[in-house]
Amino acid sequence: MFLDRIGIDMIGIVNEPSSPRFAKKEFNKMIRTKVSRPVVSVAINHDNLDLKADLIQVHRILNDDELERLETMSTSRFILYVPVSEEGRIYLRKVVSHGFDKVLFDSPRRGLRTSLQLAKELLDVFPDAGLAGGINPENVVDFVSLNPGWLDVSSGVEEYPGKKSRDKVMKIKEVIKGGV
Ligand SMILES: O=C(O)c1ccccc1NCC(=O)[C@H](O)[C@H](O)COP(=O)(O)O
Repeated sequence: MFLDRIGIDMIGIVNEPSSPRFAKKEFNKMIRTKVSRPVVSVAINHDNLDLKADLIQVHRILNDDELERLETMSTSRFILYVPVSEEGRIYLRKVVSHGFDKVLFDSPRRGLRTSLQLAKELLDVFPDAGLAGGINPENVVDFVSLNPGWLDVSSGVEEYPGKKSRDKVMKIKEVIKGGV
């Protein structure tokens, strides 16, 4: 499959019904048979998460009770969204204190580009975190320069919401592999 051939590390599938990128959990199961990379179920509400996915990305700030509830599960399977903001700086300390080791630094609001300066400051605290938030072929070099653990790209490689562009994905890959 194309995604395997271009060397992606993970494939995120948005299982949040309100999203223009929404895919049912059954789609996750089908994709898992087609790609060798981990499949990440992405959602805001816990009930929409596919707990059978390889990794689970909870895309909102969680309260203490929710963090404690997830902590009783396998924390290593969760990717926790941390907004690149002052609130996120404080929340990150909570996430780390609960033993989560996979974090995604992302824009505080969908559609808004992540502040690179603030992202750098958060990466100084948690260097292995993923980085996201408005990444596209034109600006990906700026995000790569922060040397995050990984990049999460979605709307910036689309022809329209929900339709990924193979060409844009390839452009991103060329930049990341140093083909700029
Ligand atoms: O994409 C959505 O519509 C969405 C809806 C609900 C929760 C998460 C959602 N997307 C998450 C992502 O696409 C990525 O994890 C990340 O935010 C990168 O997004 P983008 O800024 O569009 O590249």
